[in-house]
Amino acid sequence: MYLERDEERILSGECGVDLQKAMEILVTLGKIYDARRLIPVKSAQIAGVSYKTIGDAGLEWVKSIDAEVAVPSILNPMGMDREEWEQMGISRDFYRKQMEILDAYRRMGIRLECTCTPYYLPGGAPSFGDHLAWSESSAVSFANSVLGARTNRESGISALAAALIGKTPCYGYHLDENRIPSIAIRVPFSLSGSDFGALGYVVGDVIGDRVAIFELEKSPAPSDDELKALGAALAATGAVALYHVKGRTPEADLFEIPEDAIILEEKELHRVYEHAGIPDLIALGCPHLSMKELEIAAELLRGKRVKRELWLCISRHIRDARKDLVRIIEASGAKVISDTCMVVSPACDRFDCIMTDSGKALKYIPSMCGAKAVFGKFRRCIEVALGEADEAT
Ligand SMILES: C[C@@](O)(CCOP(=O)(O)O)CC(=O)O
Ligand code: SF4
Repeated sequence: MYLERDEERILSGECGVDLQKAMEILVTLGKIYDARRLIPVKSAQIAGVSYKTIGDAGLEWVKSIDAEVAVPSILNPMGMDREEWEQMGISRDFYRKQMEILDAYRRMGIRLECTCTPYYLPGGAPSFGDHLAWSESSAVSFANSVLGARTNRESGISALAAALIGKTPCYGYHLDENRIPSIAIRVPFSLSGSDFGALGYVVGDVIGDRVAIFELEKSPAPSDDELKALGAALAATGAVALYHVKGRTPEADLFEIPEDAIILEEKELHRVYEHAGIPDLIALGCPHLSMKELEIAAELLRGKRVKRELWLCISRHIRDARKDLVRIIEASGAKVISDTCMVVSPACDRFDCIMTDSGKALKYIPSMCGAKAVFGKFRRCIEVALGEADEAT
């Protein structure tokens, strides 16, 4: 792989051991994937923040780094809400360790916004064609597919290396040839809301890491929130980092429809809703809720009281920007939770059955929280929490 003079200097250790290590990681990845050079990135989004997922080894590693990031960088959700951690049932020991991790990232100059929806932050949405090093798989999928930016599915470590150097090896989804769809997914029935999460759940499992183009023959153009749900689930049951939706996503119309095609049957989606049970937690916001989704939740909860535990996961930025909605929601007894989520927080481990409208959370909850997962539409999840629908079938 070709390196410029200043890149060689970093690799030789002239700029310190931490940047050298970061450069070694990027060069090694570049060699594995046949990258010809490094390219500058506009931003980095770094996963591997929750003490629940990185443990003491991860904590020691991030604490040992004495270098500053070269590009705007933010974090993925950590293991707790930094203000409401006690109400979440987080232990003091976990809190201390989690804050040490956060502090280590702060010393590197990383913005301490912990969210998987960085594109909702002011200035956080990349532009078409921007090169990025993002790691949370739903954020990767949204950036590539809906915004037309370019990022591989980075690990927490490679995203941090890219943040420190300000560059990433140019391979994979940074290159035009790898953005061409190789399979068409025809959906000859109408979809709305969490059907998109169910669609991603079913299709991700079948297509693995291929680039798909969806032909939604009977649905109106999906909203950004619906595409967010689709991409998150595709990346969870599969390893999808980029998809296109004919007539809707920015690169879709550049390509011919591939011959290899799957025609989906409605009953395959219905099966996802058959994940049923009686939940002791209803958790929405995987990926973190948008402002619009928060508004809908507030309308459904206004003046009512929840009968079951209901959590709404959202970035701290949106929480702070819409205190009016947060007040309405909290008056119902529901909790608005920031900096974390139902998957990466140990606070979810005490529940036996978690209901969600997210295809991604449906996939992750059993393995990450040791709970049964139940799937339902956003509105139905809230009705179940309110006791207006007795059981989640
Ligand atoms: C499950 C996930 O959304 C969050 C957990 O990742 P981490 O703990 O931030 O490494 C990561 C992913 O799917 O990319
Ligand atoms: S809310 Fe979902 S998408 Fe976001 S970090 Fe948690 S698991 Fe990942």
